[in-house]
Amino acid sequence: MAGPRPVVLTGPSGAGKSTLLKMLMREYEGLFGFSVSHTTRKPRPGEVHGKDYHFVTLEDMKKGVERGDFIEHAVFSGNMYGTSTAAVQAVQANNQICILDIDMQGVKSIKKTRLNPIYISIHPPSVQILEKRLRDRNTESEESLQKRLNAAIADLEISKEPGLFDAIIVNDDLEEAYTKLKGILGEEIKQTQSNKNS
Ligand SMILES: Nc1ncnc2c1ncn2[C@@H]1O[C@H](COP(=O)(O)OP(=O)(O)OP(=O)(O)O)[C@@H](O)[C@H]1O
Ligand SMILES: Nc1nc2c(ncn2[C@@H]2O[C@H](COP(=O)(O)O)[C@@H](O)[C@H]2O)c(=O)[nH]1
Repeated sequence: MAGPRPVVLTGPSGAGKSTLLKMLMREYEGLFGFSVSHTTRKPRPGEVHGKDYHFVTLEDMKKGVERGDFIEHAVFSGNMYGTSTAAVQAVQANNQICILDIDMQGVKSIKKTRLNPIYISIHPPSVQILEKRLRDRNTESEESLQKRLNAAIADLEISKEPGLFDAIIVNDDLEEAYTKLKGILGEEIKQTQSNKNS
């Protein structure tokens, strides 16, 4: 796939991936494009079909997987999620930096492809703070929250694997985390800006 190098943002649910990627997309309008994943989970209030996710039935998701529509897919907290080839191509066709917000299973799958993204993991300062952020976000049932915390503990352990990520950012102070993220992506941002202007 041609175009600027994509960026994979991963990390526990509630670590702040969406918050940070929305900041990037706001500051660098038109430079980044979000890879809109498919999911079988129900939309949250305010989420828009086709913008935040393609919200689909389990049956349709499974059909898509069978057709080979997805470059990766995973079950997370009882729902299916997946990145379609079309979602990434739609961003790359605009010469934008494609941002994928995916879980650790997705990272492992993407590593087996030729996508060659920059891998960044966003970590919470602690599991206790993560739990508080997830509870305060008020989007999860108690069951979903516990599944997400269990996945977080396992994924934070896996994150210790040397070389898995290009960078790990601890999202304690949001502005500091954002500054670090921009620093890591600085070269890619500069290159894409100059290509757009030439
Ligand atoms: N540095 C921070 N300090 C305090 N609260 C934060 C910080 N970063 C994000 N938050 C808040 O924590 C909550 C979780 O953030 P966000 O939804 O961005 O996480 P996420 O990693 O995208 O989660 P998910 O994987 O479930 O989509 C949100 O309510 C957000 O406003
Ligand atoms: N492997 C994939 N993981 C994905 C994808 N889209 C989102 N996600 C991850 O799922 C969890 C939960 O997301 P939420 O929106 O229900 O809170 C989170 O870690 C996302 O990063 C995907 O296409 N593939």
